[in-house]
Amino acid sequence: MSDTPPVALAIAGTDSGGGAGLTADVRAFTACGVHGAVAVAAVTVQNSVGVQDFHPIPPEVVAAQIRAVAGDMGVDAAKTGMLASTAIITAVVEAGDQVGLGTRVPFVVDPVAASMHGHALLAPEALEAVRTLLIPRATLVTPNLDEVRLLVGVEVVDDDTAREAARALLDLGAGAALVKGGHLEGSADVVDLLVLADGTEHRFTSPRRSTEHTHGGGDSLASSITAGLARGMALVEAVALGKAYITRAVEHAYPLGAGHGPVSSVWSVAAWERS
Ligand SMILES: Nc1ncnc2c1ncn2[C@@H]1O[C@H](COP(=O)(O)OP(=O)(O)O)[C@@H](O)[C@H]1O
Ligand SMILES: Cc1ncc(COP(=O)(O)O)c(N)n1
Repeated sequence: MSDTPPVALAIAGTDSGGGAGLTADVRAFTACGVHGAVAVAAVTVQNSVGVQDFHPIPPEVVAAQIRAVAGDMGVDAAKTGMLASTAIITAVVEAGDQVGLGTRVPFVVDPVAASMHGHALLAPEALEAVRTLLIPRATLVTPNLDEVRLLVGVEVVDDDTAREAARALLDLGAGAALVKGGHLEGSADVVDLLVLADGTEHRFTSPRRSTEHTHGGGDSLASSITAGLARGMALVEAVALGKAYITRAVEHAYPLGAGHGPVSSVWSVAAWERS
């Protein structure tokens, strides 16, 4: 018998191709040393080429999964990904409030709006629920540049505009904002800018890899940060763990299918921690 690891909960959609969504979340949780629990919010019909269809889970079933996990094993940190609709976001927030997500339990909100192929994973009218219900409860919000544009209307092109976007997200009530620079093509380095509520900034930089295989990258980053928080790390330390995880996961990404292959979790964070 081994010691029981901390528990991290992912509230998100499935990806039948195994690249993004809950499959990426649970792989990141495992690689980062926590037990992964899941509340399925939607089932997508998806492969490396795109999202062909999706089916939202009834909101009360999403909420029941959150309560079932929290009421039995407890949750040390949680993250959201694809939530599909206003009704599901409302149910997640209600159940989340009951079990302390964002108050007692660190809560990472990855405001997934579309897949990397450009297929919608969130109803456009649900953006308002992301702004007014989810983000104010978030310990950390982790948008990519498209999501930044949709949520706060800022076109990020450099550090100054990334800072402006982060501040707008803090104004919506987030505890901290990580503006991810993966989509800023043409830059030699990929910079993710973390801004805390007190205005403190941290830049997380890695060399930009020339690869099309970054499917599941955002999910993997948010989940590895969540794992760090579940392990009791401070936010900046957890984001550093997440950046280390995603940097290696992009390095080891592999082609799969005719489209975009997934970032890889087939390397060990434990080895990195020892090095
Ligand atoms: N080409 C790349 N090389 C190295 N890291 C990358 C690359 N593309 C994305 N990343 C990293 O992957 C994470 C996800 O970034 P991003 O692509 O911006 O978000 P999303 O996957 O949500 O669209 C970030 O930490 C980013 O720095
Ligand atoms: C179920 C689900 N959740 C999230 C994403 C976003 O990931 P990506 O931007 O890599 O397509 C996705 N494609 N599918």
